Amino acid sequence: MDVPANTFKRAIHAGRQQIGLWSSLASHLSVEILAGSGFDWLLLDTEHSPNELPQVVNQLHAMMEYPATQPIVRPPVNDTVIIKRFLDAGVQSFLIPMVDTDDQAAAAVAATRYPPHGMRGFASASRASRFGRVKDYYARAHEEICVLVQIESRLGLDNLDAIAAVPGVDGVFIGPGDLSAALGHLGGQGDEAIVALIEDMIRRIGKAGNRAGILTGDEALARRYIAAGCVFTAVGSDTGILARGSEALARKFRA
Ligand SMILES: O=C(O)C(=O)C[C@H](O)[C@@H](O)CO
Repeated sequence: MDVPANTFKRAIHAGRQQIGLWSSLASHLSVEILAGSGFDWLLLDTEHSPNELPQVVNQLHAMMEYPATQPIVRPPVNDTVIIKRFLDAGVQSFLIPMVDTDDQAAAAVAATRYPPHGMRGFASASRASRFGRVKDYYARAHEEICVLVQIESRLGLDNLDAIAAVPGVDGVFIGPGDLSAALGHLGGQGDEAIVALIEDMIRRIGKAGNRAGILTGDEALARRYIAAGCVFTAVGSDTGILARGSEALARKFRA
C-alpha cells in the first residue's frame, strides 16, 4: 500500500485552481453530502466549530468515497500536539490559523515532520499509515502532507513575505474576517480598502513563489481574488448555504 496521494497539494503546486467549501456543521452526514457536490476541497473546521477529533475521523471516513474532493483540517491553534493527533488520524492537509511570523510558520511545518526535520511524534500503527500497511510511511509521509498557514493579523501582514518564503509552507491563506477586524474594519471583509489590500496580498504571495488562498461567500469577490491569482478559493460554507437556503424556501410559502 502506498502513501495516500495528496491531490490537493499536487494541484496547487501545479497552479491549478482549487475551489472549496467551508464545513462547520461538525457532521459526517453533511460532509458526505458536500463531498459529492463537485468541490475540489472541503475545509473541516475545528477552530470556529464544535468539531473535535473523533468527529473529524468520521468526516474523513465519509469523504473516502469521493477522492476528487480533498479534506483540509483547520486545527484550533498552531499546536504540535494537536497537529500530531490529527496527523495520526490520517489528516494530510492542514490550514493553520493565526500565523504571525516566519518562526510560527516554520513551527507548523516542523509539527508535520518526523525527526530530524521536525518533531512529529512516532506512532507505530495509526490510521495515517493505514495501521502499518503503508510500508514506507515514515520515510515518505511528508511528501503527501500539505501545510497551509493563515495570515489574519497586522503582524502577519507585516511578515507576509517572510512567511511565504518558509520552506514547507505549501500555501498562504488570507483570513478576511480576522484580518479586517485587526485593521479596524470589523465585519468589513467587503470594504473596498480591505478587498484591494487582499488583492495586493494575493499578488505578493504569488511573487514570493507561494500559493494564495481565501474564503469568501461573495461570488464577485471570489472572481476578483481568482483574477488576482488566488489558487485555492473557498466560495461558501455549509452553514451559510443551509441558513440562506432554508430562509429562501420558507419565504416562498409565507404570505
Ligand atoms: O478570518 C477569517 O475570516 C477566517 O479565518 C475564516 C473564518 O474563520 C470562517 O469561520 C468563516 O467566517
